[in-house]
Amino acid sequence: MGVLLKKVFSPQDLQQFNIKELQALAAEIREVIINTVAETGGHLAPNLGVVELTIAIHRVFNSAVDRIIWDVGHQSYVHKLLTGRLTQFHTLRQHGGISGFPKPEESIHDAFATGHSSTSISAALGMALGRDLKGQKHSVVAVIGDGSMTGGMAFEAMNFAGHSKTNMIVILNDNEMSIAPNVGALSGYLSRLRTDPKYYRSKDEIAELLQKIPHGSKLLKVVDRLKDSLKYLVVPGMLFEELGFTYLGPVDGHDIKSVMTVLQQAKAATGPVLVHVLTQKGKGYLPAEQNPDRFHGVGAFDVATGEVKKAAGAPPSYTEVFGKTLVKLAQRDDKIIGITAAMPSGTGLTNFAKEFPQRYFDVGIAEQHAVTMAAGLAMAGYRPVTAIYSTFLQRAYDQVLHDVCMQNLPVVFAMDRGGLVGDDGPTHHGVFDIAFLRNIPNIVLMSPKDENELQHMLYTALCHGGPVAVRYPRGSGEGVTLDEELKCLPVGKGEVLREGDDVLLLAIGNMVTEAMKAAEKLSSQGIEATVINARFMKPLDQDLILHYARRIKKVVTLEEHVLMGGFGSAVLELFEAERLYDLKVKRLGIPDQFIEHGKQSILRASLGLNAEGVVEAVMGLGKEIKKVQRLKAVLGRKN
Ligand SMILES: Cc1ncc(C[n+]2csc(CCOP(=O)(O)OP(=O)(O)O)c2C)c(N)n1
Ligand SMILES: CC(=O)[C@@H](O)[C@H](O)COP(=O)(O)O
Ligand SMILES: [Mg+2]
Repeated sequence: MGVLLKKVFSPQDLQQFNIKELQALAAEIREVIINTVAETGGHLAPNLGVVELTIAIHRVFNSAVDRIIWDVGHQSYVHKLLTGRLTQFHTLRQHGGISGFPKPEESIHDAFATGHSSTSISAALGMALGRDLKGQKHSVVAVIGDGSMTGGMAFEAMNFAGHSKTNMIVILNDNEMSIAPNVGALSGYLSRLRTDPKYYRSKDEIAELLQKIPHGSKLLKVVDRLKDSLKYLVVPGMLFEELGFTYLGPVDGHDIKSVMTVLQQAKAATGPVLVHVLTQKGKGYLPAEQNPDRFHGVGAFDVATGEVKKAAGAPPSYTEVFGKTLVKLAQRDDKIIGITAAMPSGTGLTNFAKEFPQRYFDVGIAEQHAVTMAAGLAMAGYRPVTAIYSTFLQRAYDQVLHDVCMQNLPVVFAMDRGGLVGDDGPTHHGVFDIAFLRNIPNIVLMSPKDENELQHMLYTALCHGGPVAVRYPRGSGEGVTLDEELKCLPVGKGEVLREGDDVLLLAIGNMVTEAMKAAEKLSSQGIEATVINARFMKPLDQDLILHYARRIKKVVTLEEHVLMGGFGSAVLELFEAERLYDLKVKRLGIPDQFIEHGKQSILRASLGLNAEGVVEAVMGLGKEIKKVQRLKAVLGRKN
């Protein structure tokens, strides 16, 4: 580890370095990040792009007092290294280790927990207004990427910031990339600011220019009276200026001295300021510079080659099967549309985009817009498939309810990352979707037991004439054979995978595999279980569930989802509606708490969401029954 970084225990320690040493420090930081993420996995390219920027920020601002909010927060590794977490950095994103995102509970320098995009300006504005109300004077800074700037919330906040005129600074980290290349008209505007010389001239330069020509000073007075048009013509950040921001930049985000200079200007300014910083995503590591998309979020990799270490012979991921199936279906049906909110590769739509560019839309980080645009496309007679991670669909709840379900429009929600996602942790676990969707009329909810059933469910969703959400987990499938022919499953029907009289295991999604493993373990102990793959969280297969529940009377429900309002709740509601009061029911799922980051297998084991946990639950149920039986016997003797 570099000699300079070792001297940085807090951001104040940066004051000891001159510019040359700061540039050398940047190189040391890059080395630590590359070597650490090569082991732990993480967001490599975003962090390599903000090394100099973060150093400059911590030189100009005092993050123990000033408030710095990192949008999404996936680019906060440099910040963490400079704020006392160098010695913990090797635990990045590991269970029990430091998070890959800012966490106030981790450090006073982490002003706000982030993970979902486009929240930083709102949070910063709130903190600035709070500061003003208290009569405090510290700086408040939001660091937001060009991708995150495409999120509607960012503009809602900018709009109000310009109105409130409070002192705050927005640092726009423009690397021309979201996860994939950035999209949208804003991206085009920012590119012009980056590249078009006429946009570079500032008002002072124009004044200087005019002084050199005859009657130039008179002309300047005239022009100055028309400053709005002057502004419109020459001030680069016109869009931001019109929103009430002072625009500063663009500045080379890898030149520490220049960034420090412009940040000092921003700090001294009054009212909202936007500093436009130009960076390169992945800077300093050639494979990441050449492929910032692939190195946006990466698993463990070989530093020498940039090759990501993949478990040999791993089955295809649910994501891959989704992507391949959608292409297959779209080849037969030209009404199928693929929509992503800035996550083509993560959702598996990359091949669809290549094959059907006319029927593919990446709307930027704009899930709300994506859903209602899909509603519009459905109304126009198309079959939109919106591929949005479960956790990010939370942002579009009202659009799902109000624009899609209330009109009963045939929109398919491909909810990848349904369940515990692992290293990204609580901001990204997709464990609330059954609860927040199940209560909406007209929607069908389903979750496949394996990747083969996923392809059938996608087909079933497109056969269905109304809103459908299909929920599937992050990572590899179960390694089953994929049927050649796709079939439409009967909506609201589950399937019995094995029969046994001692206990009923009602499982949904990837928990079906665990239920089957548990049934084998139980059988070896003389306990025979019926296992039902419920397939649908809504509508439930009521007849099937009631038939077995009435006969067996001991029921365990299994879901990788919060218990509150999830699949198990739906089953309990069914039993209540049918007045089945004599059943013994145990629901397995996620308790009412946010689950930390860590490998999926570790998290599932800690929550009893595996075969061992199911066996334990059944045994516990058994004990419960024996206790009741003993109690009845005692009571029986007394009466
Ligand atoms: C609401 C929401 N949707 C999607 C994502 C997934 N996501 C994380 S980072 C990112 C791209 C961010 O691009 P940018 O803000 O430019 O940051 P960069 O990685 O380029 O530094 C996306 C789409 C998210 N975190 N939150
Ligand atoms: C920071 C962010 O929100 C995304 O990069 C997210 O980490 C992607 O998750 P996957 O790695 O599951 O695609
Ligand atoms: Mg970007």
